[in-house]
Formats: sequence, C-alpha cells, structure tokens
Amino acid sequence: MSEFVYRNGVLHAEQTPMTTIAENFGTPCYVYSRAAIEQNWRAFEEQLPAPHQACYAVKANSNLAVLQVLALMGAGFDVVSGGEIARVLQAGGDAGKIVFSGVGKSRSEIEYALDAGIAQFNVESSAELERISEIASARQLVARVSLRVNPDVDAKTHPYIATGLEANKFGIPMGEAMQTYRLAAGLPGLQVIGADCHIGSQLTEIEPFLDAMDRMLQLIDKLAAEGIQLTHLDMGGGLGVAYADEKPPAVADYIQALLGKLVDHPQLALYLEPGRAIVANAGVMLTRVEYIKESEKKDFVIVDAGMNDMLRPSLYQAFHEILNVREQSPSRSKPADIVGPVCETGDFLGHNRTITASAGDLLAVKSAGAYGFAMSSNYNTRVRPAELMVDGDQVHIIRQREQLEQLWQSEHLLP
Ligand SMILES: Cc1ncc(COP(=O)(O)O)c(C=O)c1O
Ligand SMILES: N[C@@H](CCCC[NH3+])C(=O)O
Repeated sequence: MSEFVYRNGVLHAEQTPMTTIAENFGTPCYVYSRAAIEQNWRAFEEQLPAPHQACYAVKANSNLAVLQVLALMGAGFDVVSGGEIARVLQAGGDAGKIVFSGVGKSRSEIEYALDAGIAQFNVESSAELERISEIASARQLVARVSLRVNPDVDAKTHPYIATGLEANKFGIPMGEAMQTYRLAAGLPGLQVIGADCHIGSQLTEIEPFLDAMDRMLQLIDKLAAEGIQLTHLDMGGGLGVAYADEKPPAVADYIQALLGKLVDHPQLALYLEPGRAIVANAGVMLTRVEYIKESEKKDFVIVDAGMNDMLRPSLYQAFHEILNVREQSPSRSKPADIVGPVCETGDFLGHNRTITASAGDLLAVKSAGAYGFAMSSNYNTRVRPAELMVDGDQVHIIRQREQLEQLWQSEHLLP
C-alpha cells in the first residue's frame, strides 16, 4: 500500500495534503512517510529472525531521523564511511549491528570503527586486510572480518549500478578468494567470520542473487574443508523497486528463495543490506512549476528543483513518475520535458511526459526516498532542499533548507 495517494483530488502523504506541506515548508523539499519506512523494514525483519540480520544501507538515505526510525526498530546498518558510522551512532543505532563495507577504508576510518566496536568489516582486498590487522593488533583488539568476494555474475541492471562483474572495482575476484582467506586466517588481530557479496542495485529478478549465492556457498564449503569455518553469509543489498512498470520480487519471496539455499548450511546466518527497498518508495520530492515554455514539437515545464537536488534522471536516465499534486485530467496533447534551473542540458527530471501543469502548480517526483537527497549537491550555488518526515497527521522538519551563507562559510577570501 502506498502512503502517497490522492484524496479529494489532492496528493497526500499519509494524512497530510502536499499543498499544506508546500505552503508551510516551501519547495523544493523531500517528503518521507514514516509508516512506509516502517512497513518496508518490517517486511525484511519478519523474514529474517535471529541469527539472520538485515542491515539498512545507510547511503540510500542517511538523514538522522530516517536512521532513528530504523534504529528504534532494532535495525542493523551497512555503512561505507566513518561519516556514516558517526551518523548511525548519532541517531541512536547500535554499533554492535554495524557492518562496514567499501573499497577504500582509510586508516582513521578503521581506527574509528574499531574503537566504536562495530560488528564487522566487509573487506575488499588483501591490502585492506593487512591494514586492519596492523591497526587492530596495535590496539590489542580483534577485528571481525568478512571478505567481499566478487562472484562474477551479471546483475542485469544499469551498468553504473552493477557491481558483481569481474570488470568492476568491487570485491576480491572469486579466483583469488581462497588464497585471500588463507592470508586472513594467518594474520594477527583478525577473526574471519564471514563472506559477503553485493552484485548490483535495482535488481528485478531473483535469479542473479541465487546464482551468486550458489557460487558463494561453494566457496564456503571449500573453506570449511580447509578448516576455515564461516558463520555468516552477507548477500548485500540490491533488491529493486517499481519506479514504473518493473515487477521486482516481493521481499518475502526473495528472502525465502535465499534462505531455501541455506538448508544444507544450518551454521550460516544470512545477512542482507537493503537500501533502496526500504526508502525509495517511502519518499517523494515536491517541486513547484516556475514557467511553461512552449515550442512547436514539445513544451518545457521548468520547475524549481534541478539535478543538484535529484541526480538520478541525469546520471542514469532513471525514470521517476511525476504527478501533479492536484489530480489532473485529461493529459496534455504535446509531450513536455520537466526540467530544472541548472545550467546543464542534462538537467531534467523527466522527458516526454504527458502531465498537465501550469506555472505555480506543485509536482511530486515519486520514488525519491533512495539516492535522492543523499546524492544532492550545491552545484550552481543552490541550497539543498528541506527534508520532512510525515507521521500520520504530523509533519516534522528533519532537515532545514540550507541557507546561502552556509554554502560559503568554510571559504576564505585572500588577505
Ligand atoms: C555493499 C553494498 N551494500 C548495499 C547496498 C545497497 O544497495 P540497494 O540500495 O540496491 O539495496 C549497496 C549499494 O548498491 C552496496 O554497495
Ligand atoms: N546511486 C544509485 C545506486 C548505487 C548504489 C551504490 N551501491 C542509484 O541511485 O540508483
């Protein structure tokens, strides 16, 4: 069930009309539904009783209040930087449920993570193993490590968000996995506990996950035969959502299919790192139409949000449904591009849309809760939008719209 629906001809977020939100908080802004986030999280949690564990991928949406909602539900977290660890702790998350992924962990990030007592490092190279071993030994600590192995499967998604092919920078190639595990097992300050992989994002089929899992289980069996016993397998994130007419598998079907593969491996806990599946459809971006520019073949609907606020269409030609907040009919006869004010030809939110819109109208860009605000920037010296969390009939401001002065407060004029 979507928490964003028309009531009396006006798009609502839970019980609050979008028109009220725009009046009170201005545009552009991101609007999230707490109920939707909770519902999406519960779908994972219910399928993954302990010792299995879901770890929300913080990069998808790292607003403190979003993390807080999940922390209150007992979530684990998948992070990719020291900054994300700090955010999770700031939001009340449990360090003991943090897994630390990423190809380029710096010394200071590793030190910070060890001191914070995170659950484990998902390690991506021999060099990183050696660095973690050295730092942990010097601190007389033991770092729990899992190796991220690249299973070399085609995730059948956009090439920029496929990560499980050998051509990608991520993980340890399957062919080198055994020797890297042997290295890990012999290094001081490390406890080798698991294996992980992440083959890509926005996957709409189960098969690539199952294919990757077969390869990972074969590796785990070979390791066991050598006396390296692992206790968990982390299959990463990547479950897709419906932006348009995609039909991603239901969470329960996806997890049951993965758990089904574990019947012969009762010692293994399954970890997952969902990001998009938790937050994408729990958020929209609200923007107001500034101008309509008509031309012979197509019109331009020029709105107050641009690629700096919402990068996915420009970066991946990603499709996001765009609705007029006031339900409209019929649709326009000539297609329109919905474009922003940024000085780039690639600054668009949607191409060839049939949406009816006039100057002053409010539009909602759907499925914007994941990789929306998280990838925003200040390009063109534009302040980043406000973020709001709707909770029933309450609207909480969870991030103020930036003020211009903040944009240059760390800059200095020459003496
Ligand atoms: C290691 C890792 N885990 C989890 C995720 C979250 O992915 P998604 O948002 O597709 O679930 C990503 C990003 O793709 C990732 O790189
Ligand atoms: N940022 C991408 C997903 C990449 C995930 C990174 N591991 C998107 O918007 O779809």
